[in-house]
Amino acid sequence: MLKCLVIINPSSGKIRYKEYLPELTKVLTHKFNEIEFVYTEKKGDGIHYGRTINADTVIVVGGDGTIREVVNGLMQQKYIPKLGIIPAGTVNDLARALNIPLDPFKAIAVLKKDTVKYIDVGKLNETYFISLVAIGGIPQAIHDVQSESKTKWGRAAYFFNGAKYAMKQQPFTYEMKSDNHSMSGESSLVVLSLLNSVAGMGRFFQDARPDDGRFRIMVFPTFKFLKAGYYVARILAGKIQENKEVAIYSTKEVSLILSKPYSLNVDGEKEQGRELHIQVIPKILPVYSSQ
Ligand SMILES: Nc1ncnc2c1ncn2[C@@H]1O[C@H](COP(=O)(O)OP(=O)(O)OP(=O)(O)O)[C@@H](O)[C@H]1O
Repeated sequence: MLKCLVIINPSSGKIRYKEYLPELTKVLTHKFNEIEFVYTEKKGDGIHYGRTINADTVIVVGGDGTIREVVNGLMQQKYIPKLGIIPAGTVNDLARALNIPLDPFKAIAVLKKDTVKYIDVGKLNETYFISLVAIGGIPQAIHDVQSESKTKWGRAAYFFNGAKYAMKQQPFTYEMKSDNHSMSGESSLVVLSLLNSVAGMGRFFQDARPDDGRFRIMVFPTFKFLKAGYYVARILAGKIQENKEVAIYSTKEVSLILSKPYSLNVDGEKEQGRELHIQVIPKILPVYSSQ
């Protein structure tokens, strides 16, 4: 008997789940004998549902933060159920990287096809992530732009928010060792990503694939004032890879030690850390995908 659990985060960014729940139920009824719907009420509920799930498939209606919680639970299971994604967050980097449409009705249609891809999961110390670890908050700041400002100012709104944040931020000192590289110095921003899409910018790491067994690292030099604006503009134009002073490489495992605890962005959630050990667990998570 095939069972499916649907986990809905009713607080996720663009949630309009009531509009498309009937369509989701209809599609799932064709595939599963039993469907259960649960709603997260607070931080950590996704981990609990992922850890205790007893079903063949789990569908997450939410953003990257909710998916990350559910995956942290699923990774504690012996047998990992298939994951379906109905993107309802503000960023949705995993959905973008898997070419899952951001329109919920189109994302529901992806589930009909039964195309499942095994993708990589990242491990940061003792927890898992599905997309991104950034040290320094520019990717978050760019994405935190209010929707009214976006409508009024277009891309300039992203530019000003990113640059404003970058100007205020203090640089940090790091020591980094990976399987193929060692580096140390001062930086204002380090971005590690499993995916091509970072903070909703699909062209950030153009060659990254969700199942290539590696993550990309981008290490910026220190920057302040006008230089901060310059880097944000290059990121938004999708041209940052051409900058020689920005180091970019790919690896399977890296250790990073910061001189003091610093603000991190892990799959869109704010955290803090000083000693970071990050590795890729290749092709471990079965996900409904459109290719
Ligand atoms: N009912 C709830 N109320 C408030 N927060 C919740 C609730 N349920 C879950 N959460 C928390 O909300 C966090 C963010 O959710 P999610 O990532 O889905 O939305 P988002 O931040 O809008 O999207 P994205 O990560 O794509 O930007 C999750 O990490 C989870 O801990």
